[in-house]
Amino acid sequence: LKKRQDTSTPAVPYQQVEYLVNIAVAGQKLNLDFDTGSADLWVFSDSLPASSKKGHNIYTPSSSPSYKVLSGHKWSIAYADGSGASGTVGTDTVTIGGTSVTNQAVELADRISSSFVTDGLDGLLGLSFSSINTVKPTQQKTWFDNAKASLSSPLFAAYLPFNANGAYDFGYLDSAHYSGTPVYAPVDDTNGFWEVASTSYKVGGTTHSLPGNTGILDTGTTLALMVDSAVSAYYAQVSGAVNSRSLGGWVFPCKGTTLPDLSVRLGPTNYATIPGKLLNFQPADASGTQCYGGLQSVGGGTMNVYGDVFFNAFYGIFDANGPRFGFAPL
Ligand SMILES: O=C(CCCl)NNC1=[NH+]CCN1
Repeated sequence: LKKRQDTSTPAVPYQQVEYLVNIAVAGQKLNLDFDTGSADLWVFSDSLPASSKKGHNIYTPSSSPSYKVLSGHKWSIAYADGSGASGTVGTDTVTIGGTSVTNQAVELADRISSSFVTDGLDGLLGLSFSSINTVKPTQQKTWFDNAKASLSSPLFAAYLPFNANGAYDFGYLDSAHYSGTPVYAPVDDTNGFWEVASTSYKVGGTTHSLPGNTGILDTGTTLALMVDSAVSAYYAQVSGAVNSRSLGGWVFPCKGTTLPDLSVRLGPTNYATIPGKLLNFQPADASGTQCYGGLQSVGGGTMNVYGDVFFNAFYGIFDANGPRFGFAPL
């Protein structure tokens, strides 16, 4: 984080597992999942069942002198992967890497879906546009929206290397986190996402057109999710690949498979090439015979979702000036 007074502080320490980031809500350290695909900052609350709270850091407003209830306010969020949470709202001071936002809306979950109980985080920190924040009756702003005026530059960047510690850089670009020169694509924030045009892709030396398609840059989604035509064209290049209903998506033989690279167009000009080796997500079954692809179907529509698999290959720059999205190889 670099603030206007240029008191440069280290990037926010970033644990690879589940892409957790240590932040403080009123001095209470929490591991939140930084999610550029949503706009709610929510934490586990004391009202959750004991079984749900087990193994998590629980934010306790009662021990925070700066906490204020936002009376009569509620929130409820449903993510594209079917998970969800809901609860009440307050405000408190939220510090990330050295920048504090006072009166930040902190949403207290009194209900969470099962996947949040098991994936080791204490909540989510939304980094998409505040226009899709779910708090009612008064919509609230994201931490970044509140903080950006006090940052050296109104931007943040995601550094998420595969199987290594990552980082979020707020207010500046860390040259140690990327190579070459970043290229930029204009962002259309109409839907509240960091959304760019994504009208073609390349696989196996062939360029395929995706008329009217877009892509969102979403650190809250693990895989790369594309429209069916693209996913089929990709796995047509992989011998033995099948779309398995029982295994929940496209799988291929773990042994002897060399996955092709996937180049996706971001904006009017540039392609981002995800190396094939980053597109093998994990073994799909206990025997380890079949492997589950890092590219899967988005299900329908024309909005592709470029998740963590993308960020394993590229430093992602989310610049409110524009707004625009920049990327450079790691
Ligand atoms: O919900 C989405 C997809 C938006 Cl199209 N991303 N963010 C997220 N957070 C938890 C699961 N997924």
